[in-house]
Amino acid sequence: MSMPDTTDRLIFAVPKKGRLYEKCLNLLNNIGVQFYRKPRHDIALVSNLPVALVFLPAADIAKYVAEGNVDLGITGIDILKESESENHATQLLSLGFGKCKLQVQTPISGGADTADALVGKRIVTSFPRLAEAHFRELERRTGKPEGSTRIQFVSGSVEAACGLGLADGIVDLVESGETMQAAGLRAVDTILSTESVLIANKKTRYPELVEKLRARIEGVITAQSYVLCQYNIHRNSLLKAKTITPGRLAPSVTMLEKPDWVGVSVMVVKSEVADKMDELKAMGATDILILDISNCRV
Ligand SMILES: Nc1ncnc2c1ncn2[C@@H]1O[C@H](COP(=O)(O)OP(=O)(O)OP(=O)(O)O)[C@@H](O)[C@H]1O
Ligand SMILES: O=P(O)(O)OC[C@H]1O[C@H](OP(=O)(O)OP(=O)(O)O)[C@H](O)[C@@H]1O
Repeated sequence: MSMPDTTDRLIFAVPKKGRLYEKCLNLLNNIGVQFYRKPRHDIALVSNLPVALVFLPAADIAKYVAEGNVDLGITGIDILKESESENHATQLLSLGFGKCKLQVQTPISGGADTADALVGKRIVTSFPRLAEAHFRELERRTGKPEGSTRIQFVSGSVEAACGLGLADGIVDLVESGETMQAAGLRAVDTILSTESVLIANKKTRYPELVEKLRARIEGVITAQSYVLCQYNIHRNSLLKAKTITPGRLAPSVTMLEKPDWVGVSVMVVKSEVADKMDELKAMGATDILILDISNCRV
Protein backbone atom coordinates (compact mmCIF):
# COMPACT_ATOMS: atom_id res chain seq x y z
CA MET A 1 0.00 0.00 0.00
CA SER A 2 1.44 3.45 -0.91
CA MET A 3 1.90 6.39 1.49
CA PRO A 4 -0.57 9.27 1.04
CA ASP A 5 0.86 12.23 -0.88
CA THR A 6 1.40 15.08 1.62
CA THR A 7 2.89 17.56 -0.90
CA ASP A 8 1.57 21.10 -0.36
CA ARG A 9 -0.15 20.15 2.87
CA LEU A 10 0.47 21.47 6.35
CA ILE A 11 1.62 18.56 8.55
CA PHE A 12 -0.21 18.42 11.90
CA ALA A 13 1.09 15.90 14.48
CA VAL A 14 -1.32 14.35 16.96
CA PRO A 15 -0.52 11.80 19.73
CA LYS A 16 -1.13 8.35 18.26
CA LYS A 17 -2.34 6.73 21.50
CA GLY A 18 -2.38 7.24 25.24
CA ARG A 19 -4.49 9.60 27.29
CA LEU A 20 -4.17 12.58 24.91
CA TYR A 21 -5.41 10.68 21.85
CA GLU A 22 -9.18 10.81 22.45
CA LYS A 23 -9.03 14.45 23.56
CA CYS A 24 -7.23 15.36 20.35
CA LEU A 25 -9.72 13.48 18.18
CA ASN A 26 -12.56 15.37 19.88
CA LEU A 27 -10.80 18.66 19.30
CA LEU A 28 -10.24 17.89 15.59
CA ASN A 29 -13.89 16.94 15.26
CA ASN A 30 -14.99 20.17 16.95
CA ILE A 31 -12.89 22.36 14.62
CA GLY A 32 -14.40 20.73 11.55
CA VAL A 33 -11.32 18.78 10.43
CA GLN A 34 -12.60 15.82 8.38
CA PHE A 35 -10.40 12.80 7.79
CA TYR A 36 -10.43 9.05 7.57
CA ARG A 37 -7.56 7.18 9.24
CA LYS A 38 -7.12 3.75 7.70
CA PRO A 39 -6.42 0.99 10.24
CA ARG A 40 -2.70 0.89 11.20
CA HIS A 41 -1.94 4.01 9.12
CA ASP A 42 -0.19 6.89 10.84
CA ILE A 43 -0.91 9.50 8.14
CA ALA A 44 -4.41 10.70 7.24
CA LEU A 45 -5.25 13.36 4.67
CA VAL A 46 -7.83 15.95 5.71
CA SER A 47 -10.56 16.10 3.06
CA ASN A 48 -11.72 19.70 3.61
CA LEU A 49 -8.37 21.49 4.27
CA PRO A 50 -4.84 21.21 2.81
CA VAL A 51 -3.66 19.42 5.94
CA ALA A 52 -2.17 15.96 6.61
CA LEU A 53 -2.48 14.52 10.09
CA VAL A 54 0.40 12.40 11.37
CA PHE A 55 -0.16 10.23 14.42
CA LEU A 56 3.09 10.06 16.44
CA PRO A 57 4.12 9.14 20.02
CA ALA A 58 3.37 12.20 22.19
CA ALA A 59 6.97 12.14 23.42
CA ASP A 60 8.36 12.71 19.89
CA ILE A 61 6.03 15.46 18.67
CA ALA A 62 7.94 18.44 20.11
CA LYS A 63 11.15 17.27 18.44
CA TYR A 64 9.49 16.87 15.02
CA VAL A 65 7.87 20.31 15.26
CA ALA A 66 11.11 21.95 16.42
CA GLU A 67 13.09 20.40 13.59
CA GLY A 68 10.55 21.52 10.98
CA ASN A 69 9.45 18.10 9.71
CA VAL A 70 6.04 18.93 11.16
CA ASP A 71 4.32 22.35 11.07
CA LEU A 72 1.88 22.03 13.95
CA GLY A 73 1.53 19.61 16.86
CA ILE A 74 -0.19 18.79 20.13
CA THR A 75 2.00 17.71 23.03
CA GLY A 76 2.70 18.44 26.71
CA ILE A 77 4.77 21.32 28.12
CA ASP A 78 6.77 18.59 29.92
CA ILE A 79 7.74 17.05 26.58
CA LEU A 80 8.49 20.45 25.03
CA LYS A 81 10.92 21.23 27.86
CA GLU A 82 12.43 17.74 28.08
CA SER A 83 13.23 17.69 24.36
CA GLU A 84 14.74 21.19 24.57
CA SER A 85 12.52 22.27 21.70
CA GLU A 86 11.26 25.52 23.19
CA ASN A 87 13.59 27.72 21.12
CA HIS A 88 12.42 26.28 17.82
CA ALA A 89 8.71 25.79 18.47
CA THR A 90 6.18 28.49 19.30
CA GLN A 91 3.65 27.68 22.00
CA LEU A 92 0.36 28.89 20.45
CA LEU A 93 -2.32 27.80 22.91
CA SER A 94 -2.89 25.94 26.17
CA LEU A 95 -5.52 23.30 25.50
CA GLY A 96 -6.95 22.77 28.99
CA PHE A 97 -6.32 19.00 29.11
CA GLY A 98 -3.34 16.77 29.96
CA LYS A 99 -2.91 18.69 33.22
CA CYS A 100 -0.50 17.12 35.72
CA LYS A 101 2.73 17.77 37.63
CA LEU A 102 6.24 16.41 37.22
CA GLN A 103 7.21 15.47 40.77
CA VAL A 104 10.10 13.98 42.71
CA GLN A 105 8.78 10.94 44.60
CA THR A 106 10.23 8.74 47.33
CA PRO A 107 9.05 5.59 49.17
CA ILE A 108 6.65 6.46 52.01
CA SER A 109 8.26 3.80 54.12
CA GLY A 110 11.93 4.45 54.79
CA GLY A 111 12.49 6.83 51.86
CA ALA A 112 13.97 10.33 51.88
CA ASP A 113 11.45 12.90 53.11
CA THR A 114 12.89 15.83 51.14
CA ALA A 115 14.35 16.18 47.65
CA ASP A 116 17.57 17.53 49.22
CA ALA A 117 18.02 14.20 50.99
CA LEU A 118 17.99 12.45 47.59
CA VAL A 119 21.03 14.38 46.36
CA GLY A 120 23.87 11.92 45.68
CA LYS A 121 21.45 9.00 45.35
CA ARG A 122 19.83 7.08 42.44
CA ILE A 123 16.92 8.60 40.47
CA VAL A 124 14.91 6.83 37.75
CA THR A 125 12.76 8.79 35.28
CA SER A 126 11.42 9.19 31.73
CA PHE A 127 12.47 12.86 31.93
CA PRO A 128 16.28 12.63 32.28
CA ARG A 129 17.08 16.20 31.18
CA LEU A 130 14.53 17.88 33.45
CA ALA A 131 15.49 15.59 36.35
CA GLU A 132 19.18 16.21 35.74
CA ALA A 133 18.74 20.00 35.64
CA HIS A 134 16.70 19.87 38.85
CA PHE A 135 19.21 17.74 40.73
CA ARG A 136 22.20 19.79 39.48
CA GLU A 137 20.46 22.79 41.05
CA LEU A 138 19.85 20.87 44.30
CA GLU A 139 23.51 19.75 44.33
CA ARG A 140 24.64 23.37 44.02
CA ARG A 141 22.25 24.48 46.73
CA THR A 142 23.23 21.75 49.18
CA GLY A 143 26.97 22.07 48.42
CA LYS A 144 27.22 18.44 47.24
CA PRO A 145 29.53 17.46 44.32
CA GLU A 146 28.05 18.23 40.89
CA GLY A 147 26.94 15.07 39.10
CA SER A 148 26.83 13.00 42.28
CA THR A 149 23.14 12.20 41.78
CA ARG A 150 22.72 9.35 39.27
CA ILE A 151 19.85 9.86 36.81
CA GLN A 152 18.77 6.76 34.93
CA PHE A 153 16.23 6.67 32.06
CA VAL A 154 13.33 4.22 31.76
CA SER A 155 10.60 4.59 29.14
CA GLY A 156 7.56 3.72 31.30
CA SER A 157 6.24 2.28 34.59
CA VAL A 158 8.72 4.55 36.37
CA GLU A 159 6.82 4.08 39.63
CA ALA A 160 8.07 0.49 39.87
CA ALA A 161 11.75 1.52 40.12
CA CYS A 162 11.98 2.07 43.90
CA GLY A 163 10.12 -1.16 44.73
CA LEU A 164 12.46 -3.09 42.44
CA GLY A 165 15.53 -1.67 44.18
CA LEU A 166 16.64 0.28 41.11
CA ALA A 167 16.16 3.76 42.58
CA ASP A 168 16.01 5.75 45.81
CA GLY A 169 13.59 8.19 44.21
CA ILE A 170 11.80 8.81 40.91
CA VAL A 171 10.75 11.79 38.82
CA ASP A 172 7.37 11.12 37.21
CA LEU A 173 4.06 12.71 36.26
CA VAL A 174 1.27 12.88 38.84
CA GLU A 175 -2.35 13.72 38.16
CA SER A 176 -4.72 12.08 40.67
CA GLY A 177 -1.82 10.60 42.70
CA GLU A 178 -3.30 7.09 42.45
CA THR A 179 -0.29 5.56 40.64
CA MET A 180 2.07 7.12 43.16
CA GLN A 181 0.06 5.91 46.17
CA ALA A 182 -0.40 2.43 44.75
CA ALA A 183 3.39 2.15 44.41
CA GLY A 184 3.90 3.28 48.04
CA LEU A 185 5.39 6.62 47.02
CA ARG A 186 4.84 10.26 48.03
CA ALA A 187 5.76 13.54 46.35
CA VAL A 188 8.57 15.52 48.00
CA ASP A 189 9.12 18.20 45.33
CA THR A 190 7.48 19.58 42.17
CA ILE A 191 9.62 20.28 39.12
CA LEU A 192 6.89 21.69 36.88
CA SER A 193 3.16 21.89 36.19
CA THR A 194 2.22 20.85 32.69
CA GLU A 195 -0.72 20.68 30.31
CA SER A 196 -1.23 19.98 26.64
CA VAL A 197 -0.32 22.76 24.23
CA LEU A 198 -0.59 23.53 20.53
CA ILE A 199 2.87 24.20 19.12
CA ALA A 200 4.07 25.38 15.70
CA ASN A 201 7.39 25.38 13.93
CA LYS A 202 8.76 28.93 13.80
CA LYS A 203 9.53 28.70 10.08
CA THR A 204 6.38 26.93 8.88
CA ARG A 205 5.57 27.37 5.18
CA TYR A 206 1.88 27.74 6.10
CA PRO A 207 1.56 30.62 8.63
CA GLU A 208 -1.98 31.49 7.48
CA LEU A 209 -3.24 27.95 7.82
CA VAL A 210 -1.53 27.66 11.22
CA GLU A 211 -3.42 30.80 12.31
CA LYS A 212 -6.72 29.47 10.93
CA LEU A 213 -6.37 26.23 12.90
CA ARG A 214 -5.18 28.07 16.02
CA ALA A 215 -8.19 30.41 15.91
CA ARG A 216 -10.59 27.48 15.44
CA ILE A 217 -9.10 25.60 18.38
CA GLU A 218 -9.15 28.74 20.52
CA GLY A 219 -12.85 29.15 19.69
CA VAL A 220 -13.66 25.64 20.87
CA ILE A 221 -11.60 26.01 24.06
CA THR A 222 -13.13 29.38 24.91
CA ALA A 223 -16.60 27.98 24.30
CA GLN A 224 -15.90 25.19 26.79
CA SER A 225 -15.17 27.65 29.59
CA TYR A 226 -18.25 29.85 29.04
CA VAL A 227 -22.04 29.40 29.06
CA LEU A 228 -24.71 31.69 27.69
CA CYS A 229 -26.90 33.10 30.46
CA GLN A 230 -30.33 34.53 29.59
CA TYR A 231 -32.76 36.16 31.99
CA ASN A 232 -35.55 38.72 32.27
CA ILE A 233 -35.28 41.69 34.60
CA HIS A 234 -37.10 44.92 35.49
CA ARG A 235 -35.46 47.87 33.78
CA ASN A 236 -34.83 49.54 37.19
CA SER A 237 -32.53 46.63 38.15
CA LEU A 238 -30.64 46.49 34.85
CA LEU A 239 -27.62 48.52 36.00
CA LYS A 240 -27.12 46.30 39.03
CA ALA A 241 -27.64 43.16 36.92
CA LYS A 242 -24.91 44.38 34.56
CA THR A 243 -22.44 44.46 37.45
CA ILE A 244 -23.22 40.78 38.13
CA THR A 245 -23.07 39.71 34.48
CA PRO A 246 -20.97 42.29 32.62
CA GLY A 247 -20.26 39.90 29.72
CA ARG A 248 -17.06 39.93 27.66
CA LEU A 249 -17.86 43.18 25.84
CA ALA A 250 -21.32 44.03 27.22
CA PRO A 251 -24.60 42.14 27.71
CA SER A 252 -27.18 42.11 24.88
CA VAL A 253 -30.39 43.71 26.09
CA THR A 254 -33.67 43.25 24.22
CA MET A 255 -37.17 44.66 24.67
CA LEU A 256 -39.83 42.38 26.13
CA GLU A 257 -43.56 42.54 25.37
CA LYS A 258 -44.06 43.58 29.00
CA PRO A 259 -43.68 47.21 30.01
CA ASP A 260 -40.46 48.11 31.88
CA TRP A 261 -38.99 44.60 31.52
CA VAL A 262 -36.01 43.59 29.39
CA GLY A 263 -34.37 40.32 28.35
CA VAL A 264 -30.60 39.95 28.91
CA SER A 265 -28.28 37.57 27.07
CA VAL A 266 -24.67 37.36 28.23
CA MET A 267 -21.59 35.06 28.29
CA VAL A 268 -20.61 33.92 31.79
CA VAL A 269 -17.58 31.92 32.94
CA LYS A 270 -18.90 28.38 33.53
CA SER A 271 -17.30 27.94 36.95
CA GLU A 272 -19.00 31.15 38.22
CA VAL A 273 -22.47 30.58 36.82
CA ALA A 274 -24.15 29.00 39.87
CA ASP A 275 -23.19 31.98 42.08
CA LYS A 276 -24.33 34.44 39.39
CA MET A 277 -27.72 32.69 39.12
CA ASP A 278 -28.21 32.96 42.90
CA GLU A 279 -27.38 36.67 42.82
CA LEU A 280 -29.64 37.38 39.82
CA LYS A 281 -32.55 35.49 41.38
CA ALA A 282 -32.08 37.38 44.67
CA MET A 283 -32.38 40.71 42.86
CA GLY A 284 -35.59 39.77 41.04
CA ALA A 285 -34.49 38.27 37.72
CA THR A 286 -36.85 35.66 36.30
CA ASP A 287 -36.63 32.84 33.77
CA ILE A 288 -32.86 32.49 34.15
CA LEU A 289 -31.64 30.04 31.50
CA ILE A 290 -28.15 28.60 31.00
CA LEU A 291 -27.24 27.38 27.52
CA ASP A 292 -24.08 25.52 26.46
CA ILE A 293 -21.93 27.16 23.78
CA SER A 294 -20.44 24.58 21.44
CA ASN A 295 -18.15 26.95 19.54
CA CYS A 296 -17.38 30.67 19.35
CA ARG A 297 -15.06 33.38 18.03
CA VAL A 298 -14.64 36.22 20.48
N1 LIG B 1 -1.74 11.07 34.41
C1 LIG B 1 -1.73 12.06 33.54
N2 LIG B 1 -2.63 13.03 33.63
C2 LIG B 1 -2.66 14.04 32.74
N3 LIG B 1 -1.78 14.17 31.73
C3 LIG B 1 -0.86 13.23 31.61
C4 LIG B 1 -0.80 12.13 32.49
N4 LIG B 1 0.20 11.34 32.11
C5 LIG B 1 0.72 11.93 31.03
N5 LIG B 1 0.10 13.08 30.73
C6 LIG B 1 0.41 14.00 29.61
O1 LIG B 1 0.32 13.27 28.41
C7 LIG B 1 1.58 13.19 27.79
C8 LIG B 1 1.72 11.86 27.14
O2 LIG B 1 1.63 10.86 28.12
P1 LIG B 1 1.17 9.40 27.81
O3 LIG B 1 1.72 8.57 28.92
O4 LIG B 1 -0.32 9.35 27.56
O5 LIG B 1 1.87 9.17 26.42
P2 LIG B 1 2.56 7.94 25.89
O6 LIG B 1 3.66 7.56 26.84
O7 LIG B 1 2.91 8.26 24.48
O8 LIG B 1 1.38 6.88 25.91
P3 LIG B 1 1.45 5.48 26.63
O9 LIG B 1 1.79 5.75 28.08
O10 LIG B 1 0.07 4.93 26.45
O11 LIG B 1 2.51 4.71 25.91
C9 LIG B 1 2.57 13.47 28.93
O12 LIG B 1 3.81 13.90 28.47
C10 LIG B 1 1.84 14.51 29.72
O13 LIG B 1 1.97 15.79 29.11
O1 LIG C 1 -1.50 10.40 39.16
P1 LIG C 1 -2.17 9.48 38.21
O2 LIG C 1 -3.56 9.96 37.86
O3 LIG C 1 -2.19 8.07 38.71
O4 LIG C 1 -1.37 9.52 36.82
C1 LIG C 1 0.02 9.38 36.80
C2 LIG C 1 0.46 8.28 35.89
O5 LIG C 1 0.06 8.57 34.54
C3 LIG C 1 1.21 8.46 33.68
O6 LIG C 1 1.46 7.16 33.29
P2 LIG C 1 0.61 6.37 32.19
O7 LIG C 1 -0.70 5.94 32.78
O8 LIG C 1 0.49 7.18 30.94
O9 LIG C 1 1.50 5.10 31.94
P3 LIG C 1 3.06 4.96 31.67
O10 LIG C 1 3.65 4.65 33.01
O11 LIG C 1 3.15 3.82 30.71
O12 LIG C 1 3.55 6.25 31.06
C4 LIG C 1 2.36 8.85 34.60
O13 LIG C 1 3.61 8.38 34.09
C5 LIG C 1 1.98 8.23 35.92
O14 LIG C 1 2.41 6.91 36.04
